Amino acid sequence: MAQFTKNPPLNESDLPPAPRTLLEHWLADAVALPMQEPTAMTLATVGADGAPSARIVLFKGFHEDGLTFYTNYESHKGIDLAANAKVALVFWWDKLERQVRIEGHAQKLPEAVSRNYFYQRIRDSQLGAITSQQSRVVATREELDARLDANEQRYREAEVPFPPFWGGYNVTPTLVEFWQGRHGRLHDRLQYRSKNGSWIVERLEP
Ligand SMILES: Cc1cc2nc3c(=O)[nH]c(=O)nc-3n(C[C@H](O)[C@H](O)[C@H](O)COP(=O)(O)O)c2cc1C
Ligand SMILES: Cc1ncc(COP(=O)(O)O)c(CN)c1O
Repeated sequence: MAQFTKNPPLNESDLPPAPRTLLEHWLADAVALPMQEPTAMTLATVGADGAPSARIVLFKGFHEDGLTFYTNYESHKGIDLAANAKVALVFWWDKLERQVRIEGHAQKLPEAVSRNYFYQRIRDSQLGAITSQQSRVVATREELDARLDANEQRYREAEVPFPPFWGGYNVTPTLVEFWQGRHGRLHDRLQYRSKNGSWIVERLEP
């Protein structure tokens, strides 16, 4: 396995007072590279039974210092979040040798914000959102395609209706760890931990 060598050391003195500023810099660095999905993040949720599950979602910007993503509220993750708002997020940018780990809690975005985002998506993705009962078992692909055809016909001349079961979540972080690869696996790890409304920075052993 290759050693991580790309970055200069990550020092406490380089850190802004709040993690959002550094995360914005790191996201901008990732977006500037030719990567397929630089805003992809793994989202881990915990179900009512205590079982964790994880999947990738796309980061869609900040809302009041929280990280937003959009999904189906009746999906596996949506059902988990209704029972337990605690989540973890992970970004990994291979070409930057950087990882960001976040812990916090997810809240639904205001409906007006979700509606606004819904109508920024391409029409086919709007139709996809109203067609998919995300995470449910479907007997065949044909059944799903038939439902899409029916929706295409139905709304041929009309705006796709905003689905009440679809929208965004905002993840308010309580912990944000910035990780940069270093030689010999002695990586830099600096975490911001929220305490009484301010951020404490701590270095973790690699
Ligand atoms: C690169 C990538 C980006 C994705 N972005 C999203 C997203 O933003 N929202 C979403 O609901 N699913 C997204 N998915 C699909 C999810 O990973 C997942 O399959 C889906 O949300 C169902 O998850 P669940 O059954 O755990 O609720 C994405 C998948 C990939 C590979
Ligand atoms: C099912 C699903 N929902 C939502 C998204 C979010 O991205 P976008 O709004 O850009 O489609 C994705 C991205 N792949 C997705 O797969």
